Order: sequence, then C-alpha cells, then structure tokens
Amino acid sequence: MHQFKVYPRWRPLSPGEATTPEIQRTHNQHDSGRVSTSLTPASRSLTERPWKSEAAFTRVFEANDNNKVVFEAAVAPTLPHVLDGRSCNFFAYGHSGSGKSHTIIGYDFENSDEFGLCLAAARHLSDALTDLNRDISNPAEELGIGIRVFELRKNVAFDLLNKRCQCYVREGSDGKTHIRGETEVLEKGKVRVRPIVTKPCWSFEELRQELLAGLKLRATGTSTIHDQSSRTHAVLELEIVTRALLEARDAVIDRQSELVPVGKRATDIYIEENSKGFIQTPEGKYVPNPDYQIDQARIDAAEAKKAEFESYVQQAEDRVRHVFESCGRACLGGKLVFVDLAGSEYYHDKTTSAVPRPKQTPQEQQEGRQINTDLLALKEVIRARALKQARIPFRSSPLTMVLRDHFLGSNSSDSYSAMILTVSPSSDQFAATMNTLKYGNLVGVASGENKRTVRK
Ligand SMILES: Nc1ncnc2c1ncn2[C@@H]1O[C@H](COP(=O)(O)OP(=O)(O)OP(=O)(O)O)[C@@H](O)[C@H]1O
Repeated sequence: MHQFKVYPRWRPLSPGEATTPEIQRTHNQHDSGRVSTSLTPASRSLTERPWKSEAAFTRVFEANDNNKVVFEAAVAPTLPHVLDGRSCNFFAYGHSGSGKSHTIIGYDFENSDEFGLCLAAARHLSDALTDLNRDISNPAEELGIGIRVFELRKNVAFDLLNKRCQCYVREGSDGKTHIRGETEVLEKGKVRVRPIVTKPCWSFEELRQELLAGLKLRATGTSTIHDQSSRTHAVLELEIVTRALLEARDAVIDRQSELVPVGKRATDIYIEENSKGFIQTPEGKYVPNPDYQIDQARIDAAEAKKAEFESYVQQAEDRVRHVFESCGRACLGGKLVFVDLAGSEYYHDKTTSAVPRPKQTPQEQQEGRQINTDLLALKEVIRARALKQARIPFRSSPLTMVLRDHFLGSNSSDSYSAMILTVSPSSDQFAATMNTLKYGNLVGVASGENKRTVRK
C-alpha cells in the first residue's frame, strides 16, 4: 500500500521574535488516528481569521521536539523498507526561515541528536550496511551509499556534487525521466552526456564530508541563502549501491552517449534524403522529385547502425538488471529521497488561500508561477496515487517528473512518503503559517482519499 503521511512541525520562536505573541493552536485526534489543527490569531483582521484543518495530519511536532524526535517518528520506521530495496520520500515544506533546512539537513553536524533527517538516516543506513558487509569478500559487492544532491529550478537541475553543473530534466524515448547535462568530449573523441553525479560513499564520515561540500555550493552559488534557497527545490538522494551496480550504470550512460550521435545521423540522413526526394508544387503540395531518387540503402544503413547501437544500450541495461538479480541482497537500490521544497510564500491556491501575496518582481512572479505549478502537480500526483488511478500525472511539472521514479520505485504498490510542514509560531507569521498548513491539509486529505470517498 502507498502511504503518505503529513506532519506539521512548529519551530521555537527565534531570538528576534522573543517578545512576539505566539499563534494559539490546538490539536484534536480523530477516530481515524489522524489529527486536526485549529489556529487562532492574536488579533482579528480581514486576513487573519481562525482556521481549522481537517483530520489530515499524522502527528504534530511541537517546538521542544528536536530533530531526533522527528527522525524517530517519521523516518526511522521506514528504514526497514529501504533495506528491502524500496524508495521512501520525505518532503519539507514551509515559509522561508520556518525550519526546512534545520529539519532536512540540520545545522549541527557533530551532535547526532540534531542531525537533519538526511544525515541521521545516512548514519543509520551506514550502520546497517556495515553489518551486512561483514560477510562480503568481493569488493565489487561491498554495499555503500550513493549520494546525489541537486537544486531544481524550473526544468534545470544544478548538480551540487559537480560544481553546480547544469543538467536538464527531460522525458526520454523510453518514457523515463532523464536528468542530463551537456555532452562532454572525452579523450579519443569519446562523448558522454553528463548525468547528475552519484558520489559513492563507503563510510558515514565520507558521506558527511561529501554532503557538507555540496551544501557549501548551495550557499555560495546564490546571492543570499535565505532569499534564494526558498526559490528552488533541493533534492538529496541516498541510494544503496555496490561498485558493480555503479559500473553497470556508467556503462549504460556510455552506451546511451554513443547512441546520441548515431541516432542523430540516422535522423539527419532521413530528413536529407526526403527533402531532396520531394518537391513542392506551386499549389503547395509535396510530390516526388523526378530528378532525385531517394537513396533508401543509405537510410537503411544509417538505421541499421542506430539499431546496432540501441542493442548495445539494451545489453548494458540488461547488465544492470543482472547485477540486481545476482546480488542476493534485497537492499540494493533502496532509496531515501529528501526534498526541501521551495518556500511556501510562492504557493497560492485560489480555492483556499485568503492570504495576500507579498509584492514580487516580474522574475519572482514567473518563478512563483512555476513553483505553484510544481506544488499543485505534487498534490495531484499524491491524490492520483491514493486513488490508485491508472494514469498518474507525473508529466505535469519538472518536479513530479524528477520524483516519478522515486514514487514508483521498485515496488510501487508498497511505498512510503511523508511531508513535514515547517511552521513558525510567531503571530507575525500567521498568514505564512496558515498558508503552509492549508497546503499540508490539501495533501493530507488527498493522500487519505480512496475510491469510496472521491469527490467530484
Ligand atoms: N525546530 C527548530 N528548532 C530549533 N531551531 C530551529 C528549528 N527550526 C528552525 N530553527 C532555526 O531557525 C532558523 C531558520 O531555519 P531554516 O534555515 O531551517 O529555515 P528554512 O525554512 O530552511 O529557510 P529558507 O527556505 O529561507 O532556506 C535557523 O537558525 C534554524 O536553526
């Protein structure tokens, strides 16, 4: 069964907010086990009115719950699924400064009680893999954690483990999502279409260093962290890998890269022959050119070459499948995906939001529209999955395209996702907090829907 849980997390008042009154909130547990939340503003105004969610939340974390409490409740129960080879996804959503980075990445890399969810999960996974590796003698089969970190803005992914290189989110002819960068020319004229880099880590310490190095790029690559980081979705992926798996996947990228020019040449020859073989009449119709006989043998030779290179890709993909089948470890390919979603200040749902939007520049408005599209698409994907619809609208936005494989995973009928809604208790932030909880409420309700309760 696909589970999607939503957890509001209230952060403490910051030192700057110490004298501000707190938003009054009460939580009510329903028979379903889910929790509803009621908010009361410090003072009544047109935009700040009491609001009550539906029974949409699994549990509410209060300001005195540290990262360890959140990890134990929301992430730790999913680790057995990851060690069984499945994908588990965690989203943090909230206004700028509400605690998304504190929750997902954490600011304390020494005190394990304050590790962000990603690092805490990596430490637990690492410990589990150390145990599993004890009886492995072949280095190619040693289990490690492959880490990928990128920021997503529109359909561009900035690879934080590869100098913020730009990659583009596209759907391939195989129907899968590919995140690929420019074509690199290597030695001996070999070409390679650069993928998002996977850094394999064979110890927790190695992973911590890779993550820290990548996150530094997130900060220095933008003008101010708080202003800019809220306008992108940050994606951190941890996957259980072996050297054999990474090598097999690299071979797929190499074969696909080799196919690109061969496929292009076949297309070019086809177009060239057909543009010579037909002419346009004065009436605008295309008819065979009496002065040129299409060279079908040339087209066929190019197509045959393309088919040959496609078969190399197929063989490389078969090799990846073989690595999975012969590994004998169910955990191979198990994934944890953490997404620090763009700031909720950009989200606006016209059916629910009475919250005025902050004044934005035209560029911010355009980015805001894209973020809105992403977040609505995410909600619709969650809803379609809860309803077990045959067609899940993954193509609706680059964010949902990127998440497609993670949602489907190796066993789409048994996956797990959760969203942490980070909110500020400061009454100054009432509108922002309510906006975040409203989105979480929609997601929570959507994920709880099933065929019997579907609303027209
Ligand atoms: N639950 C919490 N407990 C203690 N401190 C917190 C908590 N949540 C957030 N903070 C503190 O609040 C500040 C802002 O949090 P954070 O940087 O995580 O916000 P953010 O939502 O990621 O912002 P942005 O989207 O702008 O990057 C940080 O100093 C962080 O340590």
